[in-house]
Formats: sequence, structure tokens, C-alpha cells
Amino acid sequence: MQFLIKNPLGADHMHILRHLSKIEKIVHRTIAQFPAEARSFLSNMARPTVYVTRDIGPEATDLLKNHCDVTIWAHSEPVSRADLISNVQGKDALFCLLTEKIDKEVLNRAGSQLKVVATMSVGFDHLDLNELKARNVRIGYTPDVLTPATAELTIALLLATSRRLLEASEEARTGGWKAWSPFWLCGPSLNGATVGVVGFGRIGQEVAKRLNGFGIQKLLYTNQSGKDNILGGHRVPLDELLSASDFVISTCALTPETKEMFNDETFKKMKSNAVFINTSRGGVVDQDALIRALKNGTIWGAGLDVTTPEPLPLDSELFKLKNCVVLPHIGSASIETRNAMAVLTARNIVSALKGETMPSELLI
Ligand SMILES: O=C(O)[C@H](O)CO
Repeated sequence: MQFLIKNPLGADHMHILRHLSKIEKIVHRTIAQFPAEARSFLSNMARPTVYVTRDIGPEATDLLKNHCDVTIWAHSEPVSRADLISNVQGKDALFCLLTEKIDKEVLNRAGSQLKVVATMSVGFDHLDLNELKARNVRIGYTPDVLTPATAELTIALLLATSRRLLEASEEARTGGWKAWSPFWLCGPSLNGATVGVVGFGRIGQEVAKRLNGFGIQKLLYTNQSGKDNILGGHRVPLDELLSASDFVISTCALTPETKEMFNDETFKKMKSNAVFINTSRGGVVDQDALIRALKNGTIWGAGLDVTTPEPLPLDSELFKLKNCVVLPHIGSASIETRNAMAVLTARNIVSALKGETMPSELLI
């Protein structure tokens, strides 16, 4: 607490502060004797507290600070589990990232005053939804704001994989470029191709819109809504999509149903010239099966923005395969998008703490 002290009586400031501190103690003792209801009413009037698990930029931080007492893990690496657990104790809100697993242990340690957990991501497979629901903790997430950036990156990764951009750049820099050669560094073209998008939600559809400019012949998709003919595409069963597509793009959420849906069996159903792109979650792929498929020529190549685990260990077979491009989960990493995600997460928290409608609440 800070006091601006005018001193009309001429007493020295230290003397006044000693009195104030005595008064504060008396107030605390008195409040402690109030009935529980009155105590909780008074504590609700105090500024709420929020724990933030990374540096989230000035705009989102200021927004939170205008309404709450903010504690930040302001480091570039993720907060350790031990630090998360000790810092979340007693907080009213938690601002987290997809790098933190928010489970029973974290929620128990946070305490029953916790009102909202807001994640700076559209994916929420790192949150234990049942435990949050059981505690009536509201959940914020960041759909929509990251859709264009993630779609953009999906196209970039697809082209980098099919047109072998990283390999080509490496050859140019390291003396492999001897002369222009007819079939050197060639890869399959998007022009005239059939593209299958697995999970035709917000991001999948935005990818499809961008594909339009590349002269693809046919768009296939699987989706949950059951709607056909979205954006001129055909809704088909997964097996049909896999066997007919030259490019298979995974943009589906990780759920118990989609876990490792790309496995030995499904890779075998794809064309041998197929390019597999994953910008959703590493967990939708059985990674050992993918390595086998890439080594054996079951499919032509793969571009992965997401892996299991993350970061992918340096000795992973995937890094050794020329027909595989691995990116460090940068789907939404445009400057504007990451800031918008941070601000939306902060707004989710402030609204939930005020008991208002959240801009993006995950309703379960
Ligand atoms: O879930 C998300 O938001 C992405 O994977 C990262 O932006």
C-alpha cells in the first residue's frame, strides 16, 4: 500500500507510518473476525491477481496491469513445473501457453479462488477440461486471430517441402550447385494436383482459400459438420481422401479420436507421390510410422510444423531425412498475430474476472 502523506501536524513521517501500520494490523485482526461471507465480499473487492507464464509483450501486460496485480515469468524459456505450481498458488487467474500442462495438480495448488485459465493458443489439448469444469473455472483461448497466419505458414511449409526449398538453399550455399540440370531438385507441383485437407475447420478452410491461386484441380476434405461443397471442395471419407490426394494437409485438432490417426495403416493408403503436411499437433501422427513411410518411399515427403515431443530432439531420424522439412511450431508466428493472441488472452482474463462475457470463451 502507498500513502501520500500531508503532514499538517508537523509530526515526523516515520512516526505517522508507525501509527498507520498499527492501524492496518488492527483492521486485519478485525476483518479476520468477520463472518466468512463478509470476508469473501471484502476480498473480492481487492484487485484480483494473475500469474502469467511468459513475457507477453507490453500491450497485453499493460491491459492486465490496469485491472489486476500481475506476476510474470518473464524469461524466454518456459516456466518449470515447480515454479508454475508455486506461483499459481492463490491467484485468481492464470495466463498460460501451450507449453504448460494445466492439470489436476496445478489446479489443486492454485486453490479454489481461481476463476479463469486463459491460454494464448487456439489448441487446448494441454488443458485438463474435466478438471477445469469440475472447479467451475472459465477457459479462454484464441481462435480466429491466428487463422490467417497459420494458413499462410501451412502454404509456405507445403511449398518448402514439395519444391525442396531448404535442400536447394543448402546446395547453393555449400557448393552442390554445379550447373542448371533438367531434373535436379525437382518436386511435385501444386498446379493440377488434388489436395486433401483433414479437419476442414477455420484453419483448413483458410488454407483452401489460399490454394485457389495455385491452380489445383480438386479439393477434398473431411470435417465434423457433415457439410459438402464448402469452398467448392468435396467432403469424402478419410480413406478416399488419402488414396486420391497428391497433398494431404492435417489441420485437425488433437483429440482422443484424432490421436495418431496418421499411422502405418493410413500412410499406406496414400499415394507414393503424396506430400504430407502437418500444422495441427504432433500427436495426430504416429511419428515412427511416418519415419518408416518416408524412408521406404511409401509417401514422397513430409513437412511438419509440429512434432512429438517439442522441441524435437536433435538426434531425431526426421532431421536426417532429406524428404522431411521440420519447423519449430511457428504456424501463428507473425508479429501482428502473436500480439493479437496475447491481447485477446488478456481480455479474456479481465472479462472473466469482472464476471462478464469473455471475447473467446471455450464452452465445454
Ligand atoms: O494452438 C495454437 O494456437 C498454435 O498451435 C500456436 O499458435
